[in-house]
Amino acid sequence: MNWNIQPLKEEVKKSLQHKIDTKTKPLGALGQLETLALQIGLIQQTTSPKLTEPHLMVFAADHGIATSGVSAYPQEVTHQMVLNFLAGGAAINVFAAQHNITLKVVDAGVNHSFENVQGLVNAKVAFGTESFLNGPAMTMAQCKQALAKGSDLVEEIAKTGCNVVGFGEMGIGNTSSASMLMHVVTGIPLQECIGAGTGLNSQGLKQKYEILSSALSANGKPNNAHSILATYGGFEIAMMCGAMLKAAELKMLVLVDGFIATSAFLMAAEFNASAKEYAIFCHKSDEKGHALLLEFLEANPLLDLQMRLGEGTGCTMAYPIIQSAVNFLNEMASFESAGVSDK
Ligand SMILES: Cc1cc2ncn([C@H]3O[C@H](COP(=O)(O)O)[C@@H](O)[C@H]3O)c2cc1C
Ligand SMILES: O=C(O)c1cccnc1
Repeated sequence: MNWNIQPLKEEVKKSLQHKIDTKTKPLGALGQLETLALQIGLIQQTTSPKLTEPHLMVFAADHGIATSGVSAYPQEVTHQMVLNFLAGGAAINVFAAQHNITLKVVDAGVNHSFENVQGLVNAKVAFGTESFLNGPAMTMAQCKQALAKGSDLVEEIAKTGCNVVGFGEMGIGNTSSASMLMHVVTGIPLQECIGAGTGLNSQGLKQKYEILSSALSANGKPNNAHSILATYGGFEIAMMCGAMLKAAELKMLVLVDGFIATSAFLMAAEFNASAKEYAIFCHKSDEKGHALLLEFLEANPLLDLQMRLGEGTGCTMAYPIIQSAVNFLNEMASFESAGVSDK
């Protein structure tokens, strides 16, 4: 698949910067809100951007590696949490509802038959990936299917008038996939890429490192993005990656959540580096590895609330900040309109 992502045009940059600089505040005093306002204006090619029909997509899938003792929780939690999302009881439900963000829950490859459960988007590639302990997690065909499906789902959401979309995930074992993707792409030592996930103790963390090291010895480091994603990824990560690429292609704001969503974004940036210009990194997760991954991407996350949940919760916490960036640009007086003396 090819993603036709336009690098941001600089045409409105001067007038946007002028509009930001002539608001009634000391030059630069709104800090990161100013950077955001500029980015959003450039994405939408206007000095009066708008956020419309915000969505949050939660991609859920299971991982073969989850049965090898890399998570503090058992695999069935993935499908149980999917049912919890649909019943409105998870953290992401509370926060998405609080900020009027439409939630879409996608079965990308959960190891469970949901039998026409209402409200679930069925995009199942398979009943979980294979374990990547001795061979790739998925076939190349499955990887491409997941990427394409993610892309299609975003295209559908765009038809509702949505121009801002957050990405979250659910999948027991997926911090392991994310760590492997991070290590293989960035070259940062594996140890630095692995964290406690759902809450492993030091013994569990040591075991996770040993298991992931042996997977690395077995499979090595594939040399292109498709093979890396197929070898160590998950269906939710691959589908999210395709969705992020399509969202950037459609000039939507791409809200990136925590460690796992950032690993999906890392792969998206490998496929097309221009995706980065459409991304807003919502928070720094407490999962070890996320800080270094953000640094690798030269990303400046909006929040650090010591959260380590995933589901897209970081996106929902950052959303009001993104709204504030748009609102100051549209609603604040300028020195001239307010009759305030400029320096
Ligand atoms: C009840 C529960 C709800 C969650 N919501 C997100 N995650 C998070 O934890 C998982 C990753 O951690 P690991 O790699 O250690 O399994 C993912 O499902 C992620 O979204 C949850 C985990 C649990 C247990
Ligand atoms: O940052 C995340 O996305 C994360 C961290 C730990 C567990 N689940 C998700």
